[in-house]
Amino acid sequence: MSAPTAFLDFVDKNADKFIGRLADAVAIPSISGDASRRNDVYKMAAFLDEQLRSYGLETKLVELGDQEIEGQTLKLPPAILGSIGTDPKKKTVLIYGHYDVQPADISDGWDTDPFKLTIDDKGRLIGRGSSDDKGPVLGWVNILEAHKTLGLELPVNLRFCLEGMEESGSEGLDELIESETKKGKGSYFDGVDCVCISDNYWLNTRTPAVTYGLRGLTYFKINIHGPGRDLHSGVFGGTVHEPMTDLIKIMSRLVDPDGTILIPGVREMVGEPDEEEKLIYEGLDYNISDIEESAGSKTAISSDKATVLMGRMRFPSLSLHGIEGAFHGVGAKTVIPAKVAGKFSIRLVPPQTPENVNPLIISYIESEFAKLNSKNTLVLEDLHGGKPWVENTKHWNYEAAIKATKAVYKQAPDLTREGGSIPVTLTFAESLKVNVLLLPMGRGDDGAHSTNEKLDRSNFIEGTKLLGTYLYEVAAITSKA
Ligand SMILES: NCC(=O)N[C@@H](Cc1c[nH]cn1)C(=O)O
Ligand SMILES: [Zn+2]
Ligand SMILES: [Zn+2]
Repeated sequence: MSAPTAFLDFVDKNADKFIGRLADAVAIPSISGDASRRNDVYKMAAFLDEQLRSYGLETKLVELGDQEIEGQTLKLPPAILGSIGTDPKKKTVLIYGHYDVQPADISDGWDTDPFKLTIDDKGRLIGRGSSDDKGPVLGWVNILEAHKTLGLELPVNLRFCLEGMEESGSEGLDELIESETKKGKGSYFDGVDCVCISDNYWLNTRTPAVTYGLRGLTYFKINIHGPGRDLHSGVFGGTVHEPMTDLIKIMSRLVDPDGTILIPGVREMVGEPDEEEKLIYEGLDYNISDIEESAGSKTAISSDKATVLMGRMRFPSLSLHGIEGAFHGVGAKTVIPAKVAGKFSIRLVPPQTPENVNPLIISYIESEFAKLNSKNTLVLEDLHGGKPWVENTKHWNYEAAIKATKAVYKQAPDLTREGGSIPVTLTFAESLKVNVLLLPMGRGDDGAHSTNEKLDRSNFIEGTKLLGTYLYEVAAITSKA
């Protein structure tokens, strides 16, 4: 059974209203990684809570404790737990999403104010969080509004778990899920039959995707300090060990320009694909120009499509993110920074986990630092991490998503593994012991985490239909089973 026509009509007729709600959400700069924006993250939680309640959900905001950030102790943003429907004859679907966003500033190179949703002549809804993850989260809200307004019964019972710290390591959420699950009967997650997460992207700009894997993550900060304060390079250059020189040397020993990870043992943990597995990547609707268009440059690491796809989905990768304390302004300041901190992360794939990879990273960096014979001090910080996840696609949850995609987009989805990380996915799979599905709304060129992030109007509107149709397909498939 596909979604009722009344629901689909409602979505078309209310498209502008839905976009208005997305504009209201984007206008709240809920950046979890910036202490000065924490009130906006709370504000975003209140905004969503109000929306969910107005369309019939019972909600509670669960406090997750405190966090040390930028030398301050701040209250973590709450998890929003929501519930609608308790019909024992229906399946219960748990929806996860996040209401925090990555940092964004016009000075990063945005063409428009990142926190003012701008609609361009191609129908792109441009603004921070439009695709990651406010658009998809509001897709679910749109479905609730449609059903409440039309007096339509939802085809499944729904549970929501929305967090405000996903972009900053999901602090506190694993503990909440694990402690709730341990309560057993009567716990918030009791009776959940499957999980659906809409928080990733199609591979390209034309083929919808259904996603069964995510890479994990381990994120490190390499602190090096020496001089008691910043120094004049004319006075101290050639006389002291310079922290920046040490740091650049260490960072250059982590990864080669062709992407080869240089930390012994890390890449070796992952086996090679056989010919059959390679065919999966060959078969995906993707070509090198897709990556070049979404990256905005002709800098793909290989001209072989399967190699590039496996680089994103199947193998670990190490990225250098930045250096705190380095001189980065205009002009030619002749400074020797006293204290610098380099940041890098590794995207992990099975069987890698932060627990088995971190000791390799720590001992390698310590031994490389020792080789420098520097009198500076090295302090390694493990900022956060999450395990990779791969799901079984031979399940009614995936069958429903594939059928819904065909019904809405009139084409079969690519079955993909995602290169990014949503650490809580594996926690849901392991704690709840149910099938977890990723059903993306946005396209591969949305520019999540980047400048000019956008969600195409058609992806928001057809994506709302997709998520709603998926719920109807879950009900239809499982009623036959
Ligand atoms: N849409 C999921 C996503 O963007 N996840 C982030 C998670 C993260 C971890 N540390 C900072 N952000 C990702 O980068 O994959
Ligand atoms: Zn996200
Ligand atoms: Zn993100």
